[in-house]
Amino acid sequence: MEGILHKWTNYISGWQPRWFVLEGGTLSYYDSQEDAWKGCKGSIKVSVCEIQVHSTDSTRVDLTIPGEQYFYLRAINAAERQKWLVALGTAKACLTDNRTKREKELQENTEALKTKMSELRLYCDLLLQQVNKIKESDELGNLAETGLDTGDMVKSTCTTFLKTLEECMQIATRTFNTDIFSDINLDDDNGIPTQEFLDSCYAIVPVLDKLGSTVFAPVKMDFVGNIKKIHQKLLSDSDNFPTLQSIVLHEVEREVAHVRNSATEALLWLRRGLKFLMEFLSEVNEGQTDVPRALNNSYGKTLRRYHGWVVRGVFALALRAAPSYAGFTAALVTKEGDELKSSFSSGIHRDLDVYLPAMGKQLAILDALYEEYNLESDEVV
Ligand SMILES: CCCCCCCCCCCCC/C=C/[C@@H](O)[C@H](CO[C@@H]1O[C@H](CO)[C@@H](O)[C@H](O)[C@H]1O)NC(=O)CCCCCCCCCCCCCCCCC
Repeated sequence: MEGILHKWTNYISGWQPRWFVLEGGTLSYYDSQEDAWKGCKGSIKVSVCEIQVHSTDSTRVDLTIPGEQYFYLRAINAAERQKWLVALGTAKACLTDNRTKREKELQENTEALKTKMSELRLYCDLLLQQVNKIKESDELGNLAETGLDTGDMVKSTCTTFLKTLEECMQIATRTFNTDIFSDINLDDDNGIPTQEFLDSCYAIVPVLDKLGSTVFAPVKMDFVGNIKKIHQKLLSDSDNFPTLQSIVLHEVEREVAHVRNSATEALLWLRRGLKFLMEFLSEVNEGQTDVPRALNNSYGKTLRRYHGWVVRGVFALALRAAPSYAGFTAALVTKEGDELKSSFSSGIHRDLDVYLPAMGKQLAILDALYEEYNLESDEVV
């Protein structure tokens, strides 16, 4: 779509007509249609911006990337604005893929699993038919005649069934067993890869889901909200934000690191949440089986100092809904009943022995970064 929109320039020139072109998910503007050949004066990627309509002005639409970029626009009339809104909304819906890499993989793998499972069902039905045929023949006493062929068929169906089952297991393992944090490869400068870090954080969420209580909903919302804020930043220019450090430094240079809802702020809170989790898991690894006690201790060492009485109240509620040790470990398994196996407990400690140091190293790198650029804050929420 293209056409004239009035763009807010500044307090001297006010609203100025400009020629706007929405193409390939980017809204670009030119001085005028005639001057388009001179090149665009500016552009904004629709997938990463917020689209807002004005509460009283029916011609106005604002596009903003918080703390970064804004286009305040007015259409010629309300009907024209409506057309732009539809076009912008469509561009955003088509191009915005807010899902993290992990979410995408989960969806793809779930689809693949469904297909494999229907194949399994088919082979299972086939096997049953073939086995029934053997049984019937046996009952009629003519097994010797049909036995060889039917036996070969059963063998071949069994082989295919087992092969498909094996494929199913591979997809399931790849989907649900992420070696969170420990498989993040730091670059030579200790750069923490943005996408891998976010994937590792995201892998924690299903555990919160499994714990089930609605009391954990605000915790999940906050945690996922911060992952998404950083992910949005990554999406806005993925080539330039390969590591968490590159994102923070970019915001420091632009003096937006302290701005509300910046990626730096989101990472600050994500880090605090992860420190809390690390303390908690360390207690568990040291043998603490009283989950509320471990949570309370970890909270006291990490998050409590940043929380006012309201959020402390939320924590107190979460504490009351805390699972037992058995409930907690059951939420960690990918296959129901695995927590009852004798090797389960040693497995948890073995995993935590790898997971906790890896997580600690990355948090220490981030601590140093925040210290160096004075990004810490004592603000109590
Ligand atoms: C096993 C049970 C786990 C229970 C965990 C209870 C933790 C309770 C924490 C207290 C409630 C927090 C609710 C939200 C508080 C927010 O107000 C606060 C501030 O938010 C920030 O505000 C900024 C503006 O001021 C904003 O811009 C920023 O984006 C926003 O974040 N947020 C926090 O204090 C952060 C709390 C993070 C808590 C994360 C806990 C993660 C725990 C996961 C447990 C999973 C279990 C084990 C998984 C094992 C995996 C190997």
